[in-house]
Amino acid sequence: MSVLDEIIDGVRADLAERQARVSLDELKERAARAPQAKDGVAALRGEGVTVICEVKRSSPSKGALAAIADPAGLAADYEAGGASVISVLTEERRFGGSLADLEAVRAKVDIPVLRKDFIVTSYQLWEARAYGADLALLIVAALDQEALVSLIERAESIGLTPLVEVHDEDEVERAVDAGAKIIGVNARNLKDLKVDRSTFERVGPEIPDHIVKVAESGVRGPHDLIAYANAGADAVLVGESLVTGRDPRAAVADLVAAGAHPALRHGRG
Ligand SMILES: O=P(O)(O)OC[C@@H](O)[C@@H](O)c1c[nH]c2ccccc12
Repeated sequence: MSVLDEIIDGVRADLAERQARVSLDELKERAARAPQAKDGVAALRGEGVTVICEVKRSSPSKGALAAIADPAGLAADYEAGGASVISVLTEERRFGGSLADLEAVRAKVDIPVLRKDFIVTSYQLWEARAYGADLALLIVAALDQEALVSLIERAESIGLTPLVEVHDEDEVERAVDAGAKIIGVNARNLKDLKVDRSTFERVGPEIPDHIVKVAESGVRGPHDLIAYANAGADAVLVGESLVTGRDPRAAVADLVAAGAHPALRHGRG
């Protein structure tokens, strides 16, 4: 069994507990009271290369990264540093996240918020909206094509923008066929957790230009952002280097400054 399969087994067990506790109707009522979803595509198509900053306590590959007692405070630092979107991991077992983190971050920042989890049912999309997310991650490797298509449609019908994650060329084709408007290329293979920063160079060019291209994982600082930008990334998604650094706000500002450099603009600006 791959790491991804193991994670999803845990996610399904936790999901079954929440479903037993909270009915879909309750979630829908809560979603109806949530602030209107913000435009994730517009946020990521901002000036230069935009930056998605992640609230991430731990990971299956590295274990504990940072305690993050105040996720909303961290998100506010990211926003002050110039982040375009905040990603909040809500998976509990391996990443130490929660829907409470999502809710706290939503209440604190004005920029769009992404629910980062292993979404396998529309119930989780309603949760995302109910807790204030504007975007939701959908991982192609975790879904068959029928499920991918229907989750993208459902996400959009309830106001969420899907960020569709791929790791190879075949998955790009599936994401495009399914109607993705934002595609993230994860440099980490979720089946064995290995990071290969050249993944984006190989896979990114397969993504049509009308789709927002996000390079995910492995960004240690401005030099990695510049490499991804030169390979055609419109945005980067950064977690570990921000949560383990001493000054997240300054680290984000350095990334944003690198991403705004005029030499990097590739047609969009
Ligand atoms: O911590 P990093 O290497 O900066 O990576 C962030 C993000 O890309 C990574 O957390 C991630 C990408 N896709 C995921 C899917 C599920 C969980 C986590 C992820």
